[in-house]
Amino acid sequence: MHNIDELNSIMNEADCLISEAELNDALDKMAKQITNDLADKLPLVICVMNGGLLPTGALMQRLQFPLELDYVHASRYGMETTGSTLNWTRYPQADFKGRDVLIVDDIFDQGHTLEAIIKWFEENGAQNVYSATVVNKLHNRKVDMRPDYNGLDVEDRFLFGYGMDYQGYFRNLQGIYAVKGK
Ligand SMILES: O=P(O)(O)OC[C@H]1O[C@H](OP(=O)(O)OP(=O)(O)O)[C@H](O)[C@@H]1O
Ligand SMILES: Nc1nc2[nH]cnc2c(=O)[nH]1
Repeated sequence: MHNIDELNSIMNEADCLISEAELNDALDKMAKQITNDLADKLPLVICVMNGGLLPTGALMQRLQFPLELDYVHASRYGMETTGSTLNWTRYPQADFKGRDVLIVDDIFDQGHTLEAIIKWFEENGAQNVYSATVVNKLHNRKVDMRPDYNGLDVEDRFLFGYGMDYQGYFRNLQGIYAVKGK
């Protein structure tokens, strides 16, 4: 159980790196690019829980063409995990074989999570796998691939808000924040 005063002080002292207005602009631009590429493809959109929940909702409401929605839950076991070792707690239920799939997540950090999820869909029969993230963290500890669509670059700090959590909290915030000093 967390202490509400501690959580509130984390939020009050945090630096807001990306405002709601900046997020909305970036999402508008991503949605235009995705519409150009996928509007006639009947894609399956995959939300990567939990962090992908807000970004997927925000993107979906900007995509005015026929699409289907499903979700997966796959996380890295721990920070020492390398490569594509993911702990899957929910596989997709929709039929994605031979289809165009768009994976949506909140952040492209080192990229192991997204890379492994894309590989899984490709190996299991998706025709084309696209990926979209709201933010890309700037550092050089990344896998080789990059998301097809990314909203904004952000500095290399511990972030929360807009899908990302601080100790399980604050995924709901309409901006992206960095913990003070981290
Ligand atoms: O690019 P990477 O270095 O692989 O990190 C990015 C992943 O980390 C977070 O998920 P996490 O596994 O913490 O689970 P969550 O979505 O439930 O927060 C985030 O939502 C991405 O999926
Ligand atoms: N909450 C949170 N989750 C992450 N997953 C990968 N990078 C981050 C980050 O900066 N914040």
